[in-house]
Amino acid sequence: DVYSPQYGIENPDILPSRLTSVNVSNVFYGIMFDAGSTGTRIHIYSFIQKGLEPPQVDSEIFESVKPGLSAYVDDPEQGAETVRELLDVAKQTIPSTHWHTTPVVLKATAGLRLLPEQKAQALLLEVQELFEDSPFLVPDECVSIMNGTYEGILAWITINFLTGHLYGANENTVGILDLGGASTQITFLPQAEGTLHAAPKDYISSFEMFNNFYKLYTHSYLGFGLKVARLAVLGALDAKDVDSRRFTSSCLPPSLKAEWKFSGINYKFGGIKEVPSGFQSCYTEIIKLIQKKLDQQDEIKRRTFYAFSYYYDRAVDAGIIDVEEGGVIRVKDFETKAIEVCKDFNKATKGSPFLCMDLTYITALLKEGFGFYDNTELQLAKKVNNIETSWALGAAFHLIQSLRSTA
Ligand SMILES: Nc1ccn([C@@H]2O[C@H](COP(=O)(O)OP(=O)(O)O)[C@@H](O)[C@H]2O)c(=O)n1
Ligand SMILES: [Ca+2]
Repeated sequence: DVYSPQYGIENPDILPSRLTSVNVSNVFYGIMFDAGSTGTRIHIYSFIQKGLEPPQVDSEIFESVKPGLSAYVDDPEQGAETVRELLDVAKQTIPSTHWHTTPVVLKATAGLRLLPEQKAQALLLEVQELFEDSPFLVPDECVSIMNGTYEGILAWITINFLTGHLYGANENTVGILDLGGASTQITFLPQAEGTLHAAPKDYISSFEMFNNFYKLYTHSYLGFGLKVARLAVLGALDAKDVDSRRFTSSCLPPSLKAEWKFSGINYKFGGIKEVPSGFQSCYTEIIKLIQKKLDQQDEIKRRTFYAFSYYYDRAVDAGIIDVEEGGVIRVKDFETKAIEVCKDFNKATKGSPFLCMDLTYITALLKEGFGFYDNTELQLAKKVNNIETSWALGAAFHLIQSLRSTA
Protein backbone atom coordinates (compact mmCIF):
# COMPACT_ATOMS: atom_id res chain seq x y z
CA ASP A 1 0.00 0.00 0.00
CA VAL A 2 1.29 3.42 -0.86
CA TYR A 3 -0.39 6.45 0.55
CA SER A 4 0.31 9.98 -0.45
CA PRO A 5 -1.06 12.47 2.00
CA GLN A 6 -2.04 15.77 0.47
CA TYR A 7 -2.14 18.53 2.96
CA GLY A 8 -4.21 21.61 2.72
CA ILE A 9 -6.42 20.19 0.03
CA GLU A 10 -9.96 21.21 0.57
CA ASN A 11 -12.12 18.19 1.10
CA PRO A 12 -15.56 18.92 2.47
CA ASP A 13 -16.24 15.22 3.10
CA ILE A 14 -13.50 14.74 5.60
CA LEU A 15 -12.04 17.96 6.79
CA PRO A 16 -13.90 20.57 8.75
CA SER A 17 -15.34 23.37 6.72
CA ARG A 18 -12.92 25.89 8.13
CA LEU A 19 -10.05 24.46 6.10
CA THR A 20 -10.14 27.14 3.47
CA SER A 21 -6.92 28.81 4.42
CA VAL A 22 -3.71 26.97 5.19
CA ASN A 23 -2.95 29.48 7.91
CA VAL A 24 -5.91 28.58 10.03
CA SER A 25 -5.56 25.70 12.47
CA ASN A 26 -8.29 23.16 12.14
CA VAL A 27 -9.94 20.88 14.59
CA PHE A 28 -11.32 17.55 13.48
CA TYR A 29 -12.19 14.21 15.04
CA GLY A 30 -11.67 10.50 14.53
CA ILE A 31 -13.14 7.42 16.19
CA MET A 32 -11.06 4.25 16.40
CA PHE A 33 -12.41 1.06 17.97
CA ASP A 34 -9.96 -1.54 19.22
CA ALA A 35 -11.70 -4.93 19.32
CA GLY A 36 -9.10 -6.82 21.35
CA SER A 37 -9.25 -10.39 22.56
CA THR A 38 -10.07 -9.36 26.14
CA GLY A 39 -12.09 -6.19 25.62
CA THR A 40 -13.46 -3.60 23.21
CA ARG A 41 -12.29 0.01 23.44
CA ILE A 42 -13.18 3.30 21.84
CA HIS A 43 -10.62 6.04 21.23
CA ILE A 44 -12.15 9.39 20.34
CA TYR A 45 -9.43 11.75 19.15
CA SER A 46 -9.57 15.40 18.41
CA PHE A 47 -6.83 16.62 16.08
CA ILE A 48 -5.48 20.01 15.28
CA GLN A 49 -3.84 20.76 12.01
CA LYS A 50 -1.94 23.87 11.13
CA GLY A 51 -1.41 24.52 7.47
CA LEU A 52 0.66 21.88 5.77
CA GLU A 53 2.07 20.33 8.95
CA PRO A 54 1.09 16.82 9.98
CA PRO A 55 -1.90 16.77 12.34
CA GLN A 56 -1.33 16.89 16.10
CA VAL A 57 -3.47 15.14 18.68
CA ASP A 58 -5.34 17.56 20.86
CA SER A 59 -7.05 15.12 23.20
CA GLU A 60 -8.29 11.58 23.57
CA ILE A 61 -11.38 10.19 25.22
CA PHE A 62 -10.99 6.52 26.04
CA GLU A 63 -13.58 4.02 27.25
CA SER A 64 -13.58 0.23 27.37
CA VAL A 65 -15.87 -2.72 27.97
CA LYS A 66 -15.17 -6.36 28.76
CA PRO A 67 -15.26 -9.06 27.53
CA GLY A 68 -14.09 -8.73 23.94
CA LEU A 69 -16.16 -9.35 20.80
CA SER A 70 -14.87 -12.92 20.49
CA ALA A 71 -16.75 -13.82 23.67
CA TYR A 72 -19.98 -13.16 21.72
CA VAL A 73 -19.07 -15.73 19.11
CA ASP A 74 -22.56 -17.25 19.22
CA ASP A 75 -24.46 -14.01 19.77
CA PRO A 76 -23.18 -11.38 17.34
CA GLU A 77 -26.08 -9.02 18.01
CA GLN A 78 -25.17 -8.85 21.67
CA GLY A 79 -21.56 -8.29 20.67
CA ALA A 80 -22.55 -5.32 18.52
CA GLU A 81 -24.56 -4.02 21.46
CA THR A 82 -21.32 -3.52 23.43
CA VAL A 83 -19.99 -1.45 20.53
CA ARG A 84 -23.19 0.61 20.49
CA GLU A 85 -22.72 1.55 24.15
CA LEU A 86 -19.27 2.87 23.36
CA LEU A 87 -20.43 4.69 20.24
CA ASP A 88 -22.90 6.58 22.39
CA VAL A 89 -19.92 8.10 24.19
CA ALA A 90 -18.78 9.51 20.84
CA LYS A 91 -22.20 11.08 20.30
CA GLN A 92 -22.01 12.69 23.70
CA THR A 93 -18.52 14.10 23.21
CA ILE A 94 -18.18 15.08 19.53
CA PRO A 95 -20.16 18.18 18.54
CA SER A 96 -23.07 17.10 16.34
CA THR A 97 -21.97 19.56 13.65
CA HIS A 98 -18.90 17.33 13.14
CA TRP A 99 -20.58 13.91 13.17
CA HIS A 100 -20.90 13.50 9.41
CA THR A 101 -17.22 14.36 8.86
CA THR A 102 -15.88 12.15 11.67
CA PRO A 103 -14.77 8.72 10.46
CA VAL A 104 -15.58 5.66 12.57
CA VAL A 105 -13.55 2.47 12.19
CA LEU A 106 -13.23 -0.78 14.12
CA LYS A 107 -10.19 -3.01 13.91
CA ALA A 108 -10.17 -6.42 15.53
CA THR A 109 -7.01 -8.21 16.59
CA ALA A 110 -6.03 -11.69 17.71
CA GLY A 111 -9.30 -12.71 19.39
CA LEU A 112 -11.14 -12.60 16.08
CA ARG A 113 -8.16 -13.91 14.13
CA LEU A 114 -8.48 -17.11 16.14
CA LEU A 115 -12.22 -17.60 15.53
CA PRO A 116 -13.60 -19.62 12.62
CA GLU A 117 -13.83 -17.23 9.66
CA GLN A 118 -17.63 -17.34 9.38
CA LYS A 119 -18.20 -16.57 13.05
CA ALA A 120 -15.76 -13.67 12.94
CA GLN A 121 -17.44 -12.27 9.82
CA ALA A 122 -20.89 -12.49 11.44
CA LEU A 123 -19.65 -10.38 14.34
CA LEU A 124 -18.05 -7.83 12.03
CA LEU A 125 -21.18 -7.58 9.91
CA GLU A 126 -23.31 -6.70 12.94
CA VAL A 127 -20.89 -3.93 13.83
CA GLN A 128 -20.79 -2.65 10.26
CA GLU A 129 -24.59 -2.35 10.20
CA LEU A 130 -24.43 -0.44 13.45
CA PHE A 131 -21.90 1.99 11.98
CA GLU A 132 -23.90 2.45 8.80
CA ASP A 133 -26.93 3.39 10.87
CA SER A 134 -24.89 5.92 12.84
CA PRO A 135 -24.50 9.60 11.96
CA PHE A 136 -20.73 9.27 11.53
CA LEU A 137 -18.65 8.99 8.36
CA VAL A 138 -18.29 5.32 7.43
CA PRO A 139 -15.24 4.67 5.21
CA ASP A 140 -14.78 1.58 3.03
CA GLU A 141 -13.68 -1.38 5.11
CA CYS A 142 -14.75 0.41 8.26
CA VAL A 143 -14.81 -2.91 10.13
CA SER A 144 -12.07 -5.48 9.68
CA ILE A 145 -9.58 -7.85 11.21
CA MET A 146 -6.26 -6.06 11.18
CA ASN A 147 -3.23 -8.01 10.15
CA GLY A 148 -0.51 -8.45 12.74
CA THR A 149 2.08 -6.53 10.74
CA TYR A 150 -0.07 -3.40 10.86
CA GLU A 151 -0.77 -3.92 14.55
CA GLY A 152 2.95 -3.67 15.29
CA ILE A 153 3.68 -0.84 12.86
CA LEU A 154 0.77 1.31 14.03
CA ALA A 155 1.72 0.91 17.70
CA TRP A 156 5.27 1.91 16.75
CA ILE A 157 3.87 5.00 15.00
CA THR A 158 1.83 5.89 18.11
CA ILE A 159 4.68 5.61 20.60
CA ASN A 160 7.22 7.37 18.42
CA PHE A 161 4.74 10.14 17.66
CA LEU A 162 3.95 10.61 21.35
CA THR A 163 7.61 10.57 22.38
CA GLY A 164 8.54 13.05 19.65
CA HIS A 165 10.64 10.69 17.57
CA LEU A 166 8.53 10.49 14.48
CA TYR A 167 9.49 13.33 12.20
CA GLY A 168 13.11 13.73 11.24
CA ALA A 169 15.54 12.27 13.72
CA ASN A 170 15.14 8.57 13.04
CA GLU A 171 18.26 7.53 14.94
CA ASN A 172 16.47 7.95 18.23
CA THR A 173 13.27 6.07 17.56
CA VAL A 174 12.17 3.61 20.22
CA GLY A 175 11.02 0.03 19.81
CA ILE A 176 7.70 -1.30 21.10
CA LEU A 177 6.60 -4.46 22.86
CA ASP A 178 2.86 -5.12 23.04
CA LEU A 179 1.58 -8.13 24.96
CA GLY A 180 -2.10 -8.75 24.29
CA GLY A 181 -4.36 -11.56 25.39
CA ALA A 182 -3.93 -13.62 22.24
CA SER A 183 -0.93 -12.22 20.37
CA THR A 184 2.23 -10.25 21.02
CA GLN A 185 4.10 -7.78 18.84
CA ILE A 186 7.68 -6.53 18.62
CA THR A 187 8.56 -3.60 16.36
CA PHE A 188 11.63 -1.42 15.95
CA LEU A 189 13.49 0.59 13.34
CA PRO A 190 16.73 -1.30 12.67
CA GLN A 191 19.92 0.73 12.91
CA ALA A 192 22.29 -2.16 12.27
CA GLU A 193 22.56 -3.14 8.63
CA GLY A 194 22.93 -6.73 9.81
CA THR A 195 19.41 -6.78 11.22
CA LEU A 196 17.86 -6.14 7.80
CA HIS A 197 19.82 -9.05 6.35
CA ALA A 198 19.40 -11.46 9.24
CA ALA A 199 15.67 -10.93 9.71
CA PRO A 200 13.15 -13.21 8.00
CA LYS A 201 11.94 -11.35 4.87
CA ASP A 202 8.36 -10.94 6.03
CA TYR A 203 9.53 -9.32 9.29
CA ILE A 204 10.72 -6.22 7.43
CA SER A 205 7.98 -3.80 6.35
CA SER A 206 8.14 -0.46 4.64
CA PHE A 207 5.67 2.13 5.73
CA GLU A 208 4.96 5.74 4.85
CA MET A 209 3.40 8.17 7.27
CA PHE A 210 2.99 11.88 6.64
CA ASN A 211 5.68 11.96 3.97
CA ASN A 212 8.21 10.08 6.06
CA PHE A 213 9.32 6.62 5.07
CA TYR A 214 10.18 3.87 7.55
CA LYS A 215 11.65 0.42 7.10
CA LEU A 216 10.63 -1.46 10.22
CA TYR A 217 11.28 -4.82 11.78
CA THR A 218 7.92 -6.06 13.03
CA HIS A 219 6.20 -9.30 13.83
CA SER A 220 3.02 -10.41 15.58
CA TYR A 221 3.19 -13.83 17.22
CA LEU A 222 -0.31 -15.28 17.21
CA GLY A 223 -1.00 -17.47 20.23
CA PHE A 224 1.74 -15.83 22.31
CA GLY A 225 -0.52 -13.33 24.05
CA LEU A 226 -0.73 -13.77 27.81
CA LYS A 227 -4.10 -15.47 28.02
CA VAL A 228 -3.65 -17.90 25.18
CA ALA A 229 -0.21 -18.66 26.62
CA ARG A 230 -1.95 -19.65 29.87
CA LEU A 231 -4.03 -22.14 27.93
CA ALA A 232 -0.91 -23.45 26.18
CA VAL A 233 0.89 -23.90 29.53
CA LEU A 234 -2.15 -25.73 30.87
CA GLY A 235 -2.32 -27.95 27.79
CA ALA A 236 -5.86 -26.71 27.21
CA LEU A 237 -5.37 -25.25 23.73
CA ASP A 238 -7.46 -27.23 21.26
CA ALA A 239 -8.20 -29.85 23.93
CA LYS A 240 -11.27 -31.89 23.02
CA ASP A 241 -12.78 -32.83 26.37
CA VAL A 242 -12.69 -29.34 27.92
CA ASP A 243 -15.86 -29.84 29.99
CA SER A 244 -14.76 -32.99 31.77
CA ARG A 245 -11.09 -32.20 32.41
CA ARG A 246 -9.13 -30.18 34.91
CA PHE A 247 -5.97 -28.67 33.42
CA THR A 248 -2.94 -28.41 35.70
CA SER A 249 0.45 -26.74 35.88
CA SER A 250 3.30 -26.37 38.36
CA CYS A 251 2.96 -22.61 37.79
CA LEU A 252 -0.22 -22.58 39.91
CA PRO A 253 -0.79 -22.84 43.67
CA PRO A 254 -0.70 -26.64 44.38
CA SER A 255 -4.05 -26.77 46.16
CA LEU A 256 -5.86 -24.46 43.73
CA LYS A 257 -9.04 -25.62 42.01
CA ALA A 258 -10.81 -22.99 39.97
CA GLU A 259 -12.54 -22.10 36.73
CA TRP A 260 -11.58 -19.57 34.10
CA LYS A 261 -13.48 -18.29 31.10
CA PHE A 262 -11.75 -17.13 27.93
CA SER A 263 -13.25 -16.38 24.52
CA GLY A 264 -16.57 -17.92 25.56
CA ILE A 265 -15.12 -21.23 26.82
CA ASN A 266 -15.04 -22.32 30.45
CA TYR A 267 -11.88 -24.09 31.67
CA LYS A 268 -11.39 -25.96 34.96
CA PHE A 269 -7.82 -25.64 36.11
CA GLY A 270 -5.61 -26.07 39.15
CA GLY A 271 -2.21 -26.79 40.68
CA ILE A 272 -0.30 -30.04 41.12
CA LYS A 273 0.30 -31.45 44.59
CA GLU A 274 2.59 -34.33 43.56
CA VAL A 275 5.43 -32.35 41.96
CA PRO A 276 7.35 -29.37 43.31
CA SER A 277 5.77 -26.10 42.26
CA GLY A 278 7.63 -22.85 41.94
CA PHE A 279 9.65 -20.77 39.55
CA GLN A 280 12.15 -23.39 38.35
CA SER A 281 9.63 -26.07 37.39
CA CYS A 282 7.30 -23.42 35.98
CA TYR A 283 10.10 -21.88 33.90
CA THR A 284 11.01 -25.33 32.56
CA GLU A 285 7.38 -25.93 31.57
CA ILE A 286 7.13 -22.59 29.81
CA ILE A 287 10.48 -22.68 28.02
CA LYS A 288 9.29 -25.69 26.05
CA LEU A 289 6.59 -23.51 24.50
CA ILE A 290 8.93 -20.65 23.67
CA GLN A 291 12.37 -21.95 22.79
CA LYS A 292 13.26 -21.58 19.10
CA LYS A 293 9.77 -20.29 18.33
CA LEU A 294 10.68 -16.60 18.04
CA ASP A 295 13.13 -14.70 15.91
CA GLN A 296 16.02 -13.13 17.81
CA GLN A 297 17.90 -10.01 16.74
CA ASP A 298 21.05 -8.97 18.53
CA GLU A 299 20.34 -5.28 18.09
CA ILE A 300 17.36 -5.22 20.44
CA LYS A 301 19.57 -5.79 23.49
CA ARG A 302 20.98 -2.30 23.09
CA ARG A 303 17.88 -0.39 22.02
CA THR A 304 15.21 1.42 24.02
CA PHE A 305 11.87 -0.38 24.09
CA TYR A 306 8.50 0.83 25.33
CA ALA A 307 6.45 -2.04 26.74
CA PHE A 308 2.74 -1.80 27.44
CA SER A 309 -0.56 -3.73 27.67
CA TYR A 310 -0.03 -6.90 29.76
CA TYR A 311 3.65 -6.06 30.39
CA TYR A 312 2.33 -2.99 32.15
CA ASP A 313 -0.72 -4.49 33.83
CA ARG A 314 1.10 -7.47 35.32
CA ALA A 315 4.02 -5.30 36.45
CA VAL A 316 1.43 -3.22 38.32
CA ASP A 317 -0.23 -6.31 39.83
CA ALA A 318 3.17 -7.58 40.96
CA GLY A 319 4.09 -4.25 42.54
CA ILE A 320 7.03 -3.65 40.19
CA ILE A 321 5.67 -0.28 39.05
CA ASP A 322 3.09 2.23 40.21
CA VAL A 323 -0.24 2.02 38.39
CA GLU A 324 -0.20 5.70 37.44
CA GLU A 325 3.49 6.36 36.97
CA GLY A 326 4.83 3.32 35.12
CA GLY A 327 8.58 3.69 34.81
CA VAL A 328 11.87 2.20 33.72
CA ILE A 329 12.59 -1.36 34.77
CA ARG A 330 15.02 -4.09 33.71
CA VAL A 331 14.10 -7.44 32.23
CA LYS A 332 15.45 -9.14 35.34
CA ASP A 333 12.92 -7.31 37.53
CA PHE A 334 10.22 -9.56 36.07
CA GLU A 335 12.31 -12.62 36.93
CA THR A 336 13.11 -11.48 40.47
CA LYS A 337 9.42 -10.87 41.09
CA ALA A 338 8.41 -14.17 39.48
CA ILE A 339 10.76 -16.07 41.80
CA GLU A 340 9.29 -14.26 44.80
CA VAL A 341 5.65 -14.77 43.79
CA CYS A 342 6.14 -18.43 42.83
CA LYS A 343 7.85 -19.16 46.15
CA ASP A 344 4.94 -18.12 48.27
CA PHE A 345 1.67 -18.54 46.41
CA ASN A 346 -0.34 -17.58 49.48
CA LYS A 347 1.13 -14.09 49.51
CA ALA A 348 0.13 -13.45 45.93
CA THR A 349 -3.48 -12.68 46.61
CA LYS A 350 -3.71 -9.55 44.53
CA GLY A 351 -2.86 -10.56 40.99
CA SER A 352 -5.02 -13.67 40.61
CA PRO A 353 -3.73 -17.24 40.93
CA PHE A 354 -2.05 -16.80 37.55
CA LEU A 355 0.49 -14.20 38.71
CA CYS A 356 3.35 -16.71 39.10
CA MET A 357 2.63 -18.19 35.68
CA ASP A 358 2.22 -14.81 34.00
CA LEU A 359 5.42 -13.29 35.40
CA THR A 360 7.35 -16.44 34.55
CA TYR A 361 5.91 -16.38 31.02
CA ILE A 362 6.85 -12.72 30.56
CA THR A 363 10.38 -13.46 31.80
CA ALA A 364 10.74 -16.40 29.42
CA LEU A 365 9.24 -14.49 26.49
CA LEU A 366 11.65 -11.59 26.93
CA LYS A 367 14.78 -13.66 27.61
CA GLU A 368 14.37 -16.95 25.77
CA GLY A 369 11.93 -15.68 23.15
CA PHE A 370 13.22 -12.30 22.00
CA GLY A 371 16.70 -12.72 23.52
CA PHE A 372 16.84 -9.62 25.73
CA TYR A 373 19.58 -9.38 28.36
CA ASP A 374 18.75 -9.46 32.07
CA ASN A 375 19.91 -5.87 32.15
CA THR A 376 18.03 -4.54 29.12
CA GLU A 377 15.91 -1.59 30.22
CA LEU A 378 12.23 -1.37 29.38
CA GLN A 379 10.05 1.74 29.57
CA LEU A 380 6.67 0.71 30.94
CA ALA A 381 3.96 3.18 29.94
CA LYS A 382 0.17 3.09 29.79
CA LYS A 383 -0.13 6.64 28.52
CA VAL A 384 2.28 9.21 27.13
CA ASN A 385 1.15 12.86 27.33
CA ASN A 386 -2.25 11.58 28.43
CA ILE A 387 -2.77 9.49 25.29
CA GLU A 388 -3.07 5.67 25.41
CA THR A 389 -0.05 3.68 24.26
CA SER A 390 -1.85 1.53 21.71
CA TRP A 391 -1.90 0.98 17.95
CA ALA A 392 -5.17 2.96 17.86
CA LEU A 393 -3.64 6.42 17.41
CA GLY A 394 -1.34 5.19 14.63
CA ALA A 395 -4.39 3.61 13.01
CA ALA A 396 -6.29 6.90 13.24
CA PHE A 397 -3.40 8.77 11.56
CA HIS A 398 -3.25 6.10 8.90
CA LEU A 399 -7.00 6.44 8.37
CA ILE A 400 -6.87 10.21 7.99
CA GLN A 401 -4.03 9.88 5.53
CA SER A 402 -5.74 7.25 3.40
CA LEU A 403 -9.06 9.12 3.38
CA ARG A 404 -7.29 12.17 2.05
CA SER A 405 -5.35 10.33 -0.60
CA THR A 406 -8.43 8.58 -1.98
CA ALA A 407 -10.72 11.59 -1.77
N1 LIG B 1 -5.83 0.83 25.06
C1 LIG B 1 -5.43 -0.30 25.61
C2 LIG B 1 -5.85 -1.54 25.10
C3 LIG B 1 -5.43 -2.71 25.71
N2 LIG B 1 -4.62 -2.66 26.78
C4 LIG B 1 -4.16 -3.86 27.45
O1 LIG B 1 -3.97 -4.93 26.53
C5 LIG B 1 -4.15 -6.16 27.20
C6 LIG B 1 -5.18 -6.99 26.52
O2 LIG B 1 -4.89 -7.18 25.18
P1 LIG B 1 -6.04 -7.29 24.09
O3 LIG B 1 -7.35 -7.57 24.70
O4 LIG B 1 -5.95 -6.08 23.23
O5 LIG B 1 -5.60 -8.61 23.30
P2 LIG B 1 -5.04 -8.79 21.80
O6 LIG B 1 -6.24 -8.86 20.91
O7 LIG B 1 -4.17 -7.60 21.51
O8 LIG B 1 -4.26 -10.07 21.83
C7 LIG B 1 -4.58 -5.83 28.62
O9 LIG B 1 -3.43 -5.80 29.42
C8 LIG B 1 -5.13 -4.42 28.46
O10 LIG B 1 -5.07 -3.70 29.68
C9 LIG B 1 -4.20 -1.44 27.24
O11 LIG B 1 -3.42 -1.38 28.19
N3 LIG B 1 -4.61 -0.26 26.66
CA1 LIG C 1 -4.28 -5.34 21.81
